[in-house]
Amino acid sequence: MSSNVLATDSRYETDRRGVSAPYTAARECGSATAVLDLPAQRREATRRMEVTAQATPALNQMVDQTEVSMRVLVSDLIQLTKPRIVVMILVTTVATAMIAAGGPVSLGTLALLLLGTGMVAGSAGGANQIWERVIDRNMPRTAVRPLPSARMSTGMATAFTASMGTLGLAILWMGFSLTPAGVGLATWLLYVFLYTPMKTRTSWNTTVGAIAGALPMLIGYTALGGSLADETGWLLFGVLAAWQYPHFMAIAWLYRRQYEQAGFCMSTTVEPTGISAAIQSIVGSLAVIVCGVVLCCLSPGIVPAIVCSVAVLAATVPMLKASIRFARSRTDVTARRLLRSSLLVLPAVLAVVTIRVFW
Ligand code: HEM
Ligand SMILES: CC(C)=CCC/C(C)=C/CC/C(C)=C/COP(=O)(O)OP(=O)(O)O
Repeated sequence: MSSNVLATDSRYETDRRGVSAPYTAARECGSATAVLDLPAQRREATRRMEVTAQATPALNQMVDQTEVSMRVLVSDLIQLTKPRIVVMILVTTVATAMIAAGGPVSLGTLALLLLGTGMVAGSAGGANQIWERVIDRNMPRTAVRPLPSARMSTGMATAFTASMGTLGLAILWMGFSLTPAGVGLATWLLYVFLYTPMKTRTSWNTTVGAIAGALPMLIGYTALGGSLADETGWLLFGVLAAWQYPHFMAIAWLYRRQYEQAGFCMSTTVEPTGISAAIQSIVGSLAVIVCGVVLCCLSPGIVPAIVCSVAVLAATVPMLKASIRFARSRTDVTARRLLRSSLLVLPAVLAVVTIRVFW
């Protein structure tokens, strides 16, 4: 009997992985082993084992449900930040920081910069989702988000977004200077209070979105010693502002019906043939090449400038070609190819212009 109790107890301990109620029961049973030959105590021990055995499935279920809810909450909080956009913003931040520093940046400095920028960018994504929590129910693409699907309360999203944004700005200010924090705040305000309400009013929203999307280039740049008066910083801004046209026109085509049904005003809803979207993609791709080549030519040395310019061309031509193909035949297939190529082109061009600084 005694050995049975011990065997049962150790199974509970292992199974529950330290969860309090069954673990306490196990310890209680375990501590009673020295006097188990007394009949009353034996009956009591048996009764406790039966109660514990009956309670275990229910407790297991409760613990499992708590674990699942925690996992859903964490995943929802991540989703609220628009993580894929944040990751790409952080890729651009690494490049702009190294360009401003003129060489490698210490891991500690880079980590702090990425933390601050990522938190402000994530907070902007969260504020945009709070604003659009009702209209987002109208699009299958966004209806599954935590707020429109009512998995998260607006209060919780607001508290998370506000604290993350404030902390991110404080990191940029205290860890670096007022300029990157000011650019971060300006980007946040532009994205949330101008771009977001413009989405249902005019297709010019994309231009405002492109400015908001490109401004983070100046966060990394000014944090590591660059000035807002430098042409390099504004050319980097130009690369990202221009890149967003092919990037977003592909998306605007792919989701044109959803945008229209939900009441959003995009290039492809006001001009449904897609010709305007395609022209904007081609012009945007050409502008990426121009900004990239000028960046290559700013640093001294003719040979590195030529090699770098050719590399920028090689990196960007696939997106230009994809834009031209989309212009010739405006289908979901060509739009998807354009979107995919845009996601590869941005890191590639930034890698080239960053390497040029080290050369
Ligand atoms: C006018 C500005 C922009 C607009 C309107 C825009 C819009 C969007 C939309 C609607 C999506 C979701 C597509 C989907 O659900 O399949 C998306 C995806 C994405 N965007 Fe943008 N975006 C813009 C700028 C940016 C910027 C500045 C970055 C980062 C530097 C960025 C990076 C990304 C990434 C990495 C994805 C994920 C693509 C994927 O899931 O395959 N976007 N964008
Ligand atoms: C540091 C800092 C503040 C960075 C923020 C940069 C930023 C918010 C870039 C996003 C650019 C953008 C316009 C995305 C599309 O949003 P959308 O609302 O059109 O996308 P949705 O339809 O998926 O909601």
